[in-house]
Amino acid sequence: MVKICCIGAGYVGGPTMAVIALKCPEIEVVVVDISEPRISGWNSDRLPIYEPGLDDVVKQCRGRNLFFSTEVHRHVGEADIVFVSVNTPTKTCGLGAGKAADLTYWESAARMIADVSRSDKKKIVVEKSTVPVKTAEAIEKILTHNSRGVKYQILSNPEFLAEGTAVRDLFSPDRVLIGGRETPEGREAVNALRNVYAHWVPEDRIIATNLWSAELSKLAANAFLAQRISSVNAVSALCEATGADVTEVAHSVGRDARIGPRFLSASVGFGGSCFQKDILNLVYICECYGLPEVAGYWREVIRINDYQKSRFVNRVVSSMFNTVAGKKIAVLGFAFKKDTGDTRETPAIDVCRGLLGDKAVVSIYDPQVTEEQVHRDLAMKQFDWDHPRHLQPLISPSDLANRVAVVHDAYEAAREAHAVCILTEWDDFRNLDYQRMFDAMHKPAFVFDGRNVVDPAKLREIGFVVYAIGKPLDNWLKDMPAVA
Ligand SMILES: NC(=O)c1ccc[n+]([C@@H]2O[C@H](COP(=O)([O-])OP(=O)(O)OC[C@H]3O[C@@H](n4cnc5c(N)ncnc54)[C@H](O)[C@@H]3O)[C@@H](O)[C@H]2O)c1
Ligand SMILES: O=c1ccn([C@@H]2O[C@H](COP(=O)(O)OP(=O)(O)O[C@H]3O[C@H](CO)[C@@H](O)[C@H](O)[C@H]3O)[C@@H](O)[C@H]2O)c(=O)[nH]1
Repeated sequence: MVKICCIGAGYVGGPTMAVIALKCPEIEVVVVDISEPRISGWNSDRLPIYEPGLDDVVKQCRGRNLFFSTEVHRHVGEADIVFVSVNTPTKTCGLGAGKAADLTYWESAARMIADVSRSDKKKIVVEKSTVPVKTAEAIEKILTHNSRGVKYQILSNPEFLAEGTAVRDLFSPDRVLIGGRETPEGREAVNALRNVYAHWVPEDRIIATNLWSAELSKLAANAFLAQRISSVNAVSALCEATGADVTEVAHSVGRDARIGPRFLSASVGFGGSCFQKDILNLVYICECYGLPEVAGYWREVIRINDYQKSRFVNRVVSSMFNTVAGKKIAVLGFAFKKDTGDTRETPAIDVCRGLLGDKAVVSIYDPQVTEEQVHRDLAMKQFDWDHPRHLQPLISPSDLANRVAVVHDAYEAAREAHAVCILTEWDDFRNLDYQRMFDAMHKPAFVFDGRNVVDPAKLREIGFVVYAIGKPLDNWLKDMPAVA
């Protein structure tokens, strides 16, 4: 029986391995992690991550050919194929701080693989984490310099799933990318991994490339996706200035088959653990290779994203007579997108910090994010690479307790509030009883829709002053221009 072990039971390792186990019943799959709570979560009825459809997949194969364990060494030692799916965050200090990928977790995982693999069999090590180009070479060096007779092949097999649709993406991926060495042993390893995916992915969707193309394709794909969002967000600012409607513009642009309709929704800004981190990583790599113009091109994608968040905060403050001091603001949605509880790099953190910096009192409701998580996020120090200063106020724990409430429904958040800010596009927010909210709010009552989920005309009929990203402005807002 082929044995697969995945190091890292996170948003990628957990769902990816669960789907492999489901589709390949004859393969034993063990997901290991150093985090005891994470592993007990995976072994319980309440999985550590919220992902539609995942419970069902895990229930079908857990205990059959899918296992979650903290016995990292044993399972890595026994495996034929080891996936490495550990975090690769942005470095916060030292060389490349604020840009380069921090490969500490990666390197320790690689060294551990070398330490615990002792037989003379072949072992395939698969990069699942998103890593800088040429990381495979570094890993290869660590493994071969410490090998105890084991013959290693390194593959790059980046993951393209998006959170909230992970199971669907894994069941039916646009492509599976496998990079390997262009040697007979390398090709053999590529084929071994191809055979795993071929259980359910059509052959023509499995792409084999050299190692560096696979590593770079992942960073490039995320940069292209984020660039589309920054493009439409840049257009949204122009729409507000001219009276055009960004939804109409995006629809017309996206109907061109060469452009396509997806990833053209204007928003308060993109978030998530990947886009910013991976673009920064790309920027750093370009700088290291002496390509400052290319680095500058991609850096602008992040600058526009920061501008969009800062523009949103300024709209809120300027519309409300240039001060939100002491005013209660209801924040609907804290996760970085709908259908996930993940808050990593969510634009809600920057927006809430901006509002708190202007002395607002915020009341937050998100169906999947806990109070503990919100408090941790708002208190956390972020690396301040080029973030506008006013979005980086330091929030003391007492300030947090006094001025941030996390509540259990949208109506509670809006009660006696001056404004509602919609920061995540949860479906439920489309169908709230906005009349009920209006009746319970101070007047004038404002809605700032950072995700274009509400119908501004309907809300204006109720009596709200409405701002929606990239939509024609109310006269009220025209009279109170916001400078980003
Ligand atoms: N989140 C996504 O949607 C997504 C999608 C595609 C690619 N990626 C990439 O995949 C990688 C993992 O992302 P994630 O979101 O799953 O991260 P995560 O933080 O959810 O999970 C990583 C896990 O690795 C564990 N870990 C770290 N070092 C370890 C070690 N030495 N031994 C055992 N376990 C260890 C951590 O405890 C953690 O549970 C990153 O490189 C990310 O960029 C993420
Ligand atoms: O038209 C759009 C589409 C997305 N977003 C925002 O962009 C962010 C990222 O969304 P999405 O890409 O759907 O989620 P992720 O889980 O971050 O997935 C991205 O990052 C993953 C990690 O690398 C990749 O695997 C995926 O292919 C890639 O889509 C979120 O804040 C979204 O709200 C917009 O503002 N407008």
